[in-house]
Amino acid sequence: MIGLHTVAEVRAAEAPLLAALPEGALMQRAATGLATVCLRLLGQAYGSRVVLLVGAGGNGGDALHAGARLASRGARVTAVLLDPERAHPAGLAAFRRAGGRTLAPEAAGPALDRADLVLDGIVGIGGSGSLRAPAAALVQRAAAGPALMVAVDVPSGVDADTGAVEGAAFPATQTVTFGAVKPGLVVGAGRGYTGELHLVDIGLAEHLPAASTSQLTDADAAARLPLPDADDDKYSQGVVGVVAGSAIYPGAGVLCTGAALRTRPGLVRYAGTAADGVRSAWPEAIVTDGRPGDAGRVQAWVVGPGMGTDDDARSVLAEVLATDLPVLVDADALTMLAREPQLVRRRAAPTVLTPHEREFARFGSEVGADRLGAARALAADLGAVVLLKGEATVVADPAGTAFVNGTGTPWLATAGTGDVLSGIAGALLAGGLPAGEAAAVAAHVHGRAGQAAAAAGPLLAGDLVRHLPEAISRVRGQRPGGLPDSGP
Ligand SMILES: NC(=O)C1=CN([C@@H]2O[C@H](COP(=O)(O)OP(=O)(O)OC[C@H]3O[C@@H](n4cnc5c(N)ncnc54)[C@H](OP(=O)(O)O)[C@@H]3O)[C@@H](O)[C@H]2O)[C@@H](O)CC1
Ligand SMILES: [K+]
Repeated sequence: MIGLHTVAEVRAAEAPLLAALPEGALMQRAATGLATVCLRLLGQAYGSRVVLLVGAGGNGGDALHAGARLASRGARVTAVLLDPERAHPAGLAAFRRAGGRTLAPEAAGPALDRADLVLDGIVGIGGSGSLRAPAAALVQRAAAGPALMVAVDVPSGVDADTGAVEGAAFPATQTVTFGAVKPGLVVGAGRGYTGELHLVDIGLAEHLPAASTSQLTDADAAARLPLPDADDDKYSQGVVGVVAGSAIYPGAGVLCTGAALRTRPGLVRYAGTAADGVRSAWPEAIVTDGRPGDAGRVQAWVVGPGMGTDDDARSVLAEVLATDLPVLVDADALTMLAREPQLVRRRAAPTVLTPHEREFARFGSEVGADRLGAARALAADLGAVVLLKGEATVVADPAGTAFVNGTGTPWLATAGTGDVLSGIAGALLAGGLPAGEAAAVAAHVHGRAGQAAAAAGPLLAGDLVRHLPEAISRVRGQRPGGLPDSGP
């Protein structure tokens, strides 16, 4: 699990270290790690052209100390001082001693045009609001040139806690962050500015609290995708019930049922008016064209994709939510639930809601730039797990625990992919995973399936279902089609 830590948590963890270590020692650790990454990226330091964008705080200090190291290895390093009077004194002294030269912002254009690497030390975790002039103009000029764009700690202009970007921000090809990954590097707009992320250990780990926001790795997801063992039968893996699609539009029912089957092929029951289409696509499913109560026993329900929003659909939704089982609510069922949120508030069993931004807004407030904050607020309000879809899907539970998904591809933004996600998550809920984890693992596997399917070009939602076994094998660290070790 990759813990994501807020600025306040990082500051609190730094405090005892700053008190215990000699002055500047923590910054030296950061700058050493930063210079090491830059040297690796440059390949050869000697003769390479490096430009530092240096703000007035500790972030600029990191850049100056790292620049001094690069200069002492033979790089031609120029520091653009945005606020010369307030540039980090020890950093600037070290930089000058190493032979670095400085430039005023107005004179920096040609150097930026020729640079091999631009280091962004404008602002780090002390930043707020949009980038000020002349920082914004320098960032724009650097981005137009050929240089590798390396952000120090956080791309300047990105809110480290939320990922919000107001106006200009440094579009990094690499971000070298210190002590802990900040949420804003992997969520919201900030994710798009971070590039490849490098975490430098500066000794904070033992002082950081348990993270309330995390990102799953493949190993974390695999640990929550148990393999059936010899004692399992078709019921013991958990039976999922699906209510999705309609007689005229059976597609959502077909996709959702298929995704559930391919995630945990124990048993999937389908109830609804797309019965004929589902039956012919998936003979493995147990299908009824009746109501959920006619479907037989299940351990969790998925309700919503393509089911419509008429009175019949509303009464089916109410029936499912009146059970004491985990329920995943998606698509049309979200539209109906937003009109009657008390249907979820009064539930004792877990509920997972999977809105995209427009569906989210129907519950009363826009998502805005702070996607994690928005998901947490709705989860707490409704007492349900909220999986907010988008690039970097986030999951929040009512107690405030959250996940930011790290897998996926922009190709997933196509019709029907949400139906597949619902089927995966429903199958994991039926298997007994806690609701927040079921949602987070589903998003992780769904993203991996998207990546596998997109390798062959533009993907359709049905391709995701076909690629699910391969994606799950990859998450488990097995070669697609390979067999697990059978032992001696
Ligand atoms: N503590 C340590 O020992 C360690 C710290 N470390 C490093 O220090 C960083 C934190 O340093 P920090 O606290 O000095 O804040 P920092 O991010 O440099 O920003 C403050 C400056 O930015 C300015 N500014 C603000 N917003 C702005 C905007 N929108 N646009 C433009 N400017 C803006 C603000 O200006 P002011 O508001 O004061 O006028 C002020 O001058 C951290 O991210 C890490 O890199 C590591 O070395 C590990 C050890
Ligand atoms: K920065």
